[in-house]
Amino acid sequence: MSNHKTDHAIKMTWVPEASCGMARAGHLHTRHGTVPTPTFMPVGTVGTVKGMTMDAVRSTGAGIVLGNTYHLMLRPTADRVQKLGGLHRMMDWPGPILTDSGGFQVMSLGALRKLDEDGVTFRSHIDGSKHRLTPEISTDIQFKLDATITMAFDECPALPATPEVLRKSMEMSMRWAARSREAFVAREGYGQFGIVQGGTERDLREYSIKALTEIGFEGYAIGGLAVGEGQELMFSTLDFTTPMLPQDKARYLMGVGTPDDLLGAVMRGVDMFDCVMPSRAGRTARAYTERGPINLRNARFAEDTRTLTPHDDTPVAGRYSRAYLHHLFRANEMLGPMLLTWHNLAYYQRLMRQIRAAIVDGTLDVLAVKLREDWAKGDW
Ligand SMILES: CCNc1nc2cc3[nH]c(NC)nc3cc2c(=O)[nH]1
Repeated sequence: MSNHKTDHAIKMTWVPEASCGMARAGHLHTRHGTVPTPTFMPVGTVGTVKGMTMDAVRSTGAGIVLGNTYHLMLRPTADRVQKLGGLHRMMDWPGPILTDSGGFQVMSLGALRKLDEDGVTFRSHIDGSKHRLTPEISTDIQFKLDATITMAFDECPALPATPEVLRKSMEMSMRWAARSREAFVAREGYGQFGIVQGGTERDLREYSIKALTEIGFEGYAIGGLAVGEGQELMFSTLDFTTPMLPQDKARYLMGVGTPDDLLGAVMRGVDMFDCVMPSRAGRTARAYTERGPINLRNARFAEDTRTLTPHDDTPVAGRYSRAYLHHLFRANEMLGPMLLTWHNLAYYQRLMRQIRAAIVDGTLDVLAVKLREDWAKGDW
């Protein structure tokens, strides 16, 4: 069923540029700018990418950032963000912002909650106050935040789960997707993404995609993964899911992942990613490098004068030694997490640029072998 409110608006579009096997390179055109895909979205949970100014985020090459509805509705509240001119103005980020719809965080934060057909009731982890999320409330909150991309309100079932549990949850999420679409206010260059559910079951994923494409969204997220199923099962699910998705719309794999996850998922037709890993790792002394992750608190770095990467395309990469970062973390200095978050996000963006360039010149398979070899080598 098409939704009259979305027919006339000039929608957000994803335009393909090149492909290499199942991998695609393209551009996502939005009200707040155009983003090359594949793209990695830094997570800006409560209106900030922790430890980073938005200029620093921009300097890494990030094009689009993610905000969390659950956190922002609790503090500073959607009404206040709206009064402050929306997320873009409040956090001084003119580029596109994708906001999630809150359900996943309510479930994953384990907040005391009651789930029913209409939505979810939960208590705030901040002050215990009672709150409600439904497809309509979530969509309205994301409107007040002025999200460039609004996510449908869904339920992400924990894995492992029986096919019966997965089917019931997916069918409810499809009903919620229709209600989310009905509540969405179409504006030029804004978009809403449906979320495919169905766990690792091919027939359920097929049913979910059919339901969502009948409703019609500007993009499609693959939900229900990266919830403990492991990389092999995630990849095998992608192998049969992405080919069933519309070719001319962006695909967003939620909550993924390690550099190796990103490479494998791009090669299976995914265009967009978000993950807390690079920023959370930056706060816990874990550095992502071309030779795999290293823990900078380790004593072996105490006098290691090398930088973290041979690239010198960020103020961090070419300037600070491992020894200095080791010292900052041992001293619990705030500059440690700041510099390492900057480094990790820059590493993820550099990796996505490398992958994208290889798709454009048809050499992604060669790059994949090289990356995996280097990651396996370990620190040089
Ligand atoms: C937009 C909110 N809905 C929604 N978020 C998600 C976030 C995830 N994050 C991870 N691993 C870190 N898996 C996810 C699945 C979903 C999912 O199925 N749905």
